[in-house]
Amino acid sequence: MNTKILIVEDEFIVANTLRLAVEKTGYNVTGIAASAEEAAAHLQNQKPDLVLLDIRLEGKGSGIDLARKLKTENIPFIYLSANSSQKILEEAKATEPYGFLVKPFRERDLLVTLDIALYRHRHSLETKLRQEEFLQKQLTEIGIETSDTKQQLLQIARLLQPYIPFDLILWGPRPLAAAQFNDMGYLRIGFDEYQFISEKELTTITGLNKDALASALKNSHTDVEATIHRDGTTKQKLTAPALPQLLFGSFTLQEYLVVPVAFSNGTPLHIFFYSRQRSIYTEKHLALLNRLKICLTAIAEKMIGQVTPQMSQPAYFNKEHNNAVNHSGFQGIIGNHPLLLAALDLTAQVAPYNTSVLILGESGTGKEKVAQHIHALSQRTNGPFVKVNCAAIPATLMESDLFGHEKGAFTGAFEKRKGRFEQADGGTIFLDEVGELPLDMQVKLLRVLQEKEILYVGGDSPVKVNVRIIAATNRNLEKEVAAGNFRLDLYYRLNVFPITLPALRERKSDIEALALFFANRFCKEFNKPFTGISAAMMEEMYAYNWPGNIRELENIMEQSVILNDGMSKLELRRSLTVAAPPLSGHVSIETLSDVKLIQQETERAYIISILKKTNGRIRGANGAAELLNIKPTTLEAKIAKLNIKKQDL
Ligand SMILES: Nc1ncnc2c1ncn2[C@@H]1O[C@H](COP(=O)(O)OP(=O)(O)OP(=O)(O)O)[C@@H](O)[C@H]1O
Repeated sequence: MNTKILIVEDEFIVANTLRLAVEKTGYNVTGIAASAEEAAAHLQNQKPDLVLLDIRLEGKGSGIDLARKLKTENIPFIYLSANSSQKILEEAKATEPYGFLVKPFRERDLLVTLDIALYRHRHSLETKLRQEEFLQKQLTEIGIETSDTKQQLLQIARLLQPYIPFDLILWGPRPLAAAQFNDMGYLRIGFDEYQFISEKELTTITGLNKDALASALKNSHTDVEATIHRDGTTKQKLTAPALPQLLFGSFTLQEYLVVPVAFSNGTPLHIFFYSRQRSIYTEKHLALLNRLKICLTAIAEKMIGQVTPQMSQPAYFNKEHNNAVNHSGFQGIIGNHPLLLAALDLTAQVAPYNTSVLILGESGTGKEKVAQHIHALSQRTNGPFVKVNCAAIPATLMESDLFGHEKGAFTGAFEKRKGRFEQADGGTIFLDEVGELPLDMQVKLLRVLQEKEILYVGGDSPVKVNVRIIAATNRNLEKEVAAGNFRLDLYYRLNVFPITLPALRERKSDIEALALFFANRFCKEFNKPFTGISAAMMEEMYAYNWPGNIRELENIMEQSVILNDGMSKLELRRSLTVAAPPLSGHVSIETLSDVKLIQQETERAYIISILKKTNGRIRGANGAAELLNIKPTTLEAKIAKLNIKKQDL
């Protein structure tokens, strides 16, 4: 192993003990620096693979100052410090270290932390590199399937979105010809939904006539290099480039990033990425666009060659328009709040790789749905998707359930059985509620992650498995690690690519779309006409805090549809803001199951009241099914599920 380690520590004895411990394991200590200046000089001569970094140092700079430099140079580092006050921890955290060990620590802890840090760094670099290669490959393939410029631009927009998030993307020649607006592009209106934008759409959206637009264009300036523009706050001020200002106002945008691409015939084309979020664009995006410049230029030249050699001719942008392009690659994920879209962008980014993904979020936020989404977008899509609810399997059965067992391995093991990992071979395993795994199973899972093989209960030869792991939890795993309930090494292996799903209360703008989606679905399922949702119900739903997130919303919509007469708009059957009193008098509302229980009790009481009216008659004219406007078979199923007996009537 020729991994180079730099030790930055001002106490010589500590530094030397560290050197011995690290070298014993086979790492190569290339230097010991007592101050930030000494360390900086060392970095100029030799780039280490990792730095062990004390916080308090000799001389002017602290370890945290040096860490900022290491971060920009992409060198991983681990803090070793006797000071773990909240303030220091906060400052240290902001520099994104690969570990923090509080002195005094055990030699073993140091070596484990080092091993994990190097693994994570290597892994994230490799992933980044592979992602970029893949992006370039996909970009160069544009034009193979379609020669339609609009479609090609849409493909480019989709490919770039996960890497350079935007709400509006425009392509156009610069400098602007005052009388013509030749830009065209797409406005993002959903996860995979884009609306085509050209002069016609822009004048409709902004309400400007062509002349007003032309004078706005006249004021616009041209960038000569990739640049980030913010609305007057930092870096380059917007020196009245009228077109961006117009767009900022019309689409509530906050900043934009522009990259000029020059063609071999000298025609300059600019690509603009506009965002509604502030401070979203960074040097990282500029660097990526600069690396992609050659590839983007080649594609743009190819596209122009297909349509018209004259870039300035409006015909380039004026092929037939069909406005809203809705190409939903994955059905069923509803919502377009920026927090949801940001999470979905990450799924699209990580899907093609075998990288483990950790999905974080409260209960009912859609973690399983997102796991299925990643599987569907991956190359494993034709393989199995196996879900394991780690909280639901009894501890005694867990090992055989996950890894399989040999015949006779334990009482009742009458024959050899494959476990879930082997069932998922060639596909994805979704470990839901991974925070609930007992510690002994965590060790075994770690082994699968490291060795990519499983051992049957009662078996002695390991079996290779090719499985992608997606884990999810609604627990704070860092806290679980601190409390000793979750292994640090497993946490790091699972946490290679975390995706956090927002709670429903953080994306209230999605409530209406979700409510309509579920209402339509249940109306179809129960064969009832859908006549809309009452304004009062929508209002209450917007005001509510949604502890149970989307699952709770789904339940509420189901209940409203069942209890609806099929003629009036859907109404809430209980107050959401004030929790309904428990009907049976023994339920206090603390958890999602309590909410569900109350919903069931309301539904049960309502159905009983209708059945009482019909003297228990379900079918026929004026029977309970007709009054509830659901199929008799559905009502019968409900009666059985809600345990409604004759004596209740
Ligand atoms: N964006 C969405 N659009 C439509 N339906 C959704 C969306 N997100 C979640 N759902 C639905 O909401 C319900 C809860 O989602 P899911 O089971 O994926 O949540 P979860 O976070 O895995 O919950 P838990 O942690 O309790 O297991 C499911 O019926 C799912 O289909």
